[in-house]
Amino acid sequence: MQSDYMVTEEASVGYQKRTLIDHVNLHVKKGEILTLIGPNGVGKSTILKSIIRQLSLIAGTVSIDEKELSSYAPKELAKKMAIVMTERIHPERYTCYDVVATGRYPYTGKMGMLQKEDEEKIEEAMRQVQVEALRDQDFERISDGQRQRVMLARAICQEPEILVLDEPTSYLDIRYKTDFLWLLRSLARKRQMAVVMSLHEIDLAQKISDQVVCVKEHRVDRVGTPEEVMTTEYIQELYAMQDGVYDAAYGSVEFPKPTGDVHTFVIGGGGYGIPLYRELQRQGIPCAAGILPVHDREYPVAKALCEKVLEIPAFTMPEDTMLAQAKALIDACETVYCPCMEFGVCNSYNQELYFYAKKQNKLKNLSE
Ligand SMILES: Nc1ncnc2c1ncn2[C@@H]1O[C@H](COP(=O)(O)OP(=O)(O)OP(=O)(O)O)[C@@H](O)[C@H]1O
Repeated sequence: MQSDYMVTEEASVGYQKRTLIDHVNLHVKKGEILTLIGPNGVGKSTILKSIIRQLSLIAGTVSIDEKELSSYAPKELAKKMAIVMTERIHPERYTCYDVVATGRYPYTGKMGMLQKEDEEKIEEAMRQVQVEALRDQDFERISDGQRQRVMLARAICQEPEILVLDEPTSYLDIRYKTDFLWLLRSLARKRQMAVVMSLHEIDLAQKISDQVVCVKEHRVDRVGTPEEVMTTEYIQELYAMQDGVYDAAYGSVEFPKPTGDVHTFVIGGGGYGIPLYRELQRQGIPCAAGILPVHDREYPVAKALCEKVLEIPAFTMPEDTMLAQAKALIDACETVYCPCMEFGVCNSYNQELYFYAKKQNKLKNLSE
């Protein structure tokens, strides 16, 4: 079995000798992505700063490749570890190419001369992060997102065995966020690079990480695979979410459901109801939905946004009592929507509800 590449053992981290988080025990193998998540201000950056030696450990150790971090010479460590932190660097009159080229510092001689091989690696890194077009631009005069990508190119051409990044996607648009994280995933897989980072985008953390470390109230609360730790209940508790609902299956967030007396019924199913639930929610209209089998793809959204959901077990048909309950709700409602107009054997019960509502002249389109 592959041994751990980076290990923190009983590390205590903090500022001015005051411990912020102790008992930090992390283990990362080559080729793995470990992601720190947790609310603002709990200490994710502090842990990362301690791993990269920017902060001294108050207690415990950090080792890389079975050697304690403190025993590495700077250039030796730079061949092992590259960092992309949130602090701005302000190189005077550096082009983006110059900034990326500083990533080759551990490999150049005393004069810092770049060889052909260095230049090729710089070009390749810029190409991978799609910043070739910025090559001659002043690093001080590019956007925050562009700067983040240039800093990643710099880290990549350093050819590290471990990459440490603090909120590397915070300024990136959705395309660059996904490109960037997917690039990290392929660097981990193809180059067997270990990646340790913090992310605020928990939906992406869930999909990209091998291990997730949950930092809560100044302690490491849970460590495990995303499937082990990122349950709906736990994420809501970790972030003390009050005005939103996290869905672990999709990694999505819904805003609070409207509450109050229900006068609107949605005959749902097949995902067709999702835009309708969201529109009703934006308008502040509480609604009931049904009849939904729990495996229907719109079920989690309906549960998050509807005041009441008439549900049945997966792959079953409703019993007569459930149908009667749905009809009673339709009787009590003023408006019924039926966004799914595809009926078959499996949702014939909803077709029955559709005709029931139609007979009462309650069916409407949202635009009405
Ligand atoms: N230089 C410093 N000296 C003293 N305390 C600091 C220093 N930098 C940060 N802190 C404090 O340490 C705590 C943890 O900060 P840290 O930046 O590690 O949190 P974080 O989890 O990364 O937060 P965020 O998600 O908002 O980036 C905070 O209470 C912060 O105020």
